[in-house]
Amino acid sequence: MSDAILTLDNVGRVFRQGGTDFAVLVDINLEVKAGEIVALLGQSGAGKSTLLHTAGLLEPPTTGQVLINGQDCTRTSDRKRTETRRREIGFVYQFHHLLPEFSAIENVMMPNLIGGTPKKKAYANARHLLVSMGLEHRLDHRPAKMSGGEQQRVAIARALANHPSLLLADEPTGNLDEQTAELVFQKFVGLVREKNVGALVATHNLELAKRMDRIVMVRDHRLVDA
Ligand SMILES: Nc1ncnc2c1ncn2[C@@H]1O[C@H](COP(=O)(O)OP(=O)(O)OP(=O)(O)O)[C@@H](O)[C@H]1O
Repeated sequence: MSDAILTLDNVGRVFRQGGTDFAVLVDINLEVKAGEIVALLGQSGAGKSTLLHTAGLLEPPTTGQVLINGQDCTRTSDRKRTETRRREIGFVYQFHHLLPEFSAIENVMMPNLIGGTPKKKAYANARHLLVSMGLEHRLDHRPAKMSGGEQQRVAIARALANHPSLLLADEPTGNLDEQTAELVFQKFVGLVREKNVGALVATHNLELAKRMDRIVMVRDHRLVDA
């Protein structure tokens, strides 16, 4: 059996617009293993976000299968899919989507508290993640009082709060200047390695992509090695 965290098996995604079907993704095959960071490249509109949403069980594939830890998630109930997503998958977006009225540590504790983790344990977990992201001096700051890079580091910590096995990131440094992007990227890689999660990272930044373990690219609707 494969030891992949994420398996995309002949995944296809068709959108219907104005009564016409058009295929965005065709026969996509991909495996991401624990501890592996895979860069996902492709021109704007190529289908990177669609691929991440499909891998993250936010949208069903039109054809093919999405497996998380070897379990087919395409033919299960919505409830089971949501549960798998909540337990196994962390998401990081270009814009952080932090809750503005809560502090950094409260934002990171939130997924644990929602999942029923006792407050003390959630606090310790969130604190560890934020310290790993170099934010020990920002625990009690609200997002508005933090820089863009700090906010994004909080968002990465939050994505890992539930101990997911898979991290899906859509342009995690796309909104940051070069120097800040570098710092955030380094912290991101450090924490992903520490937690041994598999990561799939959509990016337009070829230099960052080259520093990941492997690069795949959406080209003409298909996934090719780069
Ligand atoms: N819900 C939808 N309904 C119809 N078409 C969609 C939908 N979502 C995405 N598309 C189309 O699918 C194609 C791929 O979009 P997607 O956002 O996945 O590309 P992307 O590679 O992430 O682009 P970017 O780098 O600009 O973010 C685009 O042509 C887009 O218009």
